[in-house]
Amino acid sequence: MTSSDDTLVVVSADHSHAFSFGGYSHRGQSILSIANQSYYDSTDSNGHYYTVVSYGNGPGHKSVPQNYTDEYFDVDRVYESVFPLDSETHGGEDVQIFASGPMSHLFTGTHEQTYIAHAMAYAACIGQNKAHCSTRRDTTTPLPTYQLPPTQPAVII
Ligand SMILES: Nc1ncnc2c1ncn2[C@@H]1O[C@H](COP(=O)(O)OP(=O)(O)O)[C@@H](O)[C@H]1O
Ligand SMILES: [Zn+2]
Repeated sequence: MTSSDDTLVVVSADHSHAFSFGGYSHRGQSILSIANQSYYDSTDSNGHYYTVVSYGNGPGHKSVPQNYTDEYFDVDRVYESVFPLDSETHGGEDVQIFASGPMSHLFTGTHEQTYIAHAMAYAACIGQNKAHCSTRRDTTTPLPTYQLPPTQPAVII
């Protein structure tokens, strides 16, 4: 749909959620299932099995400790949360950002969120710092071959 020669595509998120998936489940195990099934140390400190997925808050809170022994792979399952809320809140983790196309090299590493808008403006030649915009890259003409300067004879004084 677009060409990476002339179109910068930036993909990111506005926030995370109070979601986690943990435990030491074996390779290939569904994250919708019970954690640590292949380990002897597979239960929590109550001796109960627990799910890979859990939430910090939200509708899945249980006031009584649960022992999750089922094989329940339904994606609509409401997973357990620490704090009871009608709906789960946003989270505070860093979110990822992916970019391709011109100036996509600006979107690497870890940045404060407002950096993204400035970097996109810079890449799109909007706002300040537009000096780089006047040197348009002609993609049809091959880049010139760099010529080494002729060797100068040594001058001995
Ligand atoms: N305890 C829970 N178990 C399973 N899914 C949950 C639980 N708490 C929240 N979710 C799901 O997490 C998702 C949060 O996404 P959403 O509310 O669309 O986020 P936002 O609109 O803020 O980006 C919803 O699909 C919601 O059903
Ligand atoms: Zn959101």
